[in-house]
Amino acid sequence: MLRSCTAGLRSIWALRGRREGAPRLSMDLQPARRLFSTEKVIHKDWALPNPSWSKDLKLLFDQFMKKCEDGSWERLPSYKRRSTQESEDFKTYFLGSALQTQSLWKKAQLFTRGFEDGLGFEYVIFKNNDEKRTVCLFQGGPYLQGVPGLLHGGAMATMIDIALGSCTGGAVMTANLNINFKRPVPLCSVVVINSQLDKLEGRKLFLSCNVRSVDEKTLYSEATGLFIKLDPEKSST
Ligand SMILES: CCCCCCCCCCCC(=O)SCCNC(=O)CCNC(=O)[C@H](O)C(C)(C)COP(=O)(O)OP(=O)(O)OC[C@H]1O[C@@H](n2cnc3c(N)ncnc32)[C@H](O)[C@@H]1OP(=O)(O)O
Repeated sequence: MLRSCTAGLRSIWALRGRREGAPRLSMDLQPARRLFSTEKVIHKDWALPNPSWSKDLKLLFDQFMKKCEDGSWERLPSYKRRSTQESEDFKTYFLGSALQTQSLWKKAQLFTRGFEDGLGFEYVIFKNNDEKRTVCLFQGGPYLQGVPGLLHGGAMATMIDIALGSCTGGAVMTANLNINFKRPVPLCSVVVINSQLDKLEGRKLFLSCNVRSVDEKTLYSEATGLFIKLDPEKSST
């Protein structure tokens, strides 16, 4: 697993080296090329294997892809930005927020997808709609370190929030997140987050999850969350 992280670092260094050594483009060509590469990155689905994925992560990914074949499970794609419709849903609620400024809106992206391959959050989520549950496969890279050699608790909390959120649908916000950290997670290891929708009460969605090692022997964390469906009649800002 550590080898995958090191390989990720090596490829980033290689890219940096290439960038520094590459001939400069003429002034006219630079903006066009920048726009093209940005568009490609924005529309890229990040919930797919890349060379930084460890053997464990690839193996689990393949197992879940097999489960998708009969339609009972689906792999959720993951983009740096939400779709236009999703963004509109949230915009309605957050009237007057700083994001209404066009330039900021264009720059905004999901922070878990802001790292180079292998350095930050590598994850994929599979959803079983009938059972109202999801499984998130997560490998936390070297930039997510807290205590030396271990994954930062905040990084774990972020993934738990996203995993629980993946059991919901539409425009929702996290109102409460409760986490019991039971064992530290080794950096660059793979964990499995099993989440489920426990109860729906009006606009309130009650969810829970556990975080385990790939062999299921270690229980790293347990968490519950309360998500609230946004009321379009209300504006929070
Ligand atoms: C790859 C795909 C996946 C992708 C999935 C991606 C998921 C990304 C997840 C990221 C999520 C975030 O980071 S969200 C960012 C962090 N969260 C926030 O910033 C939320 C800030 N809080 C708020 O904006 C607000 O408080 C809301 C929206 C949560 C609720 O406000 P509201 O709409 O006015 O609702 P309100 O009337 O207050 O409450 C409705 C009901 O909920 C209850 N309620 C509200 N808050 C709480 C609370 N903390 N604890 C208990 N109960 C609460 C109320 O008592 C009430 O119950 P009753 O009287 O009806 O019984």
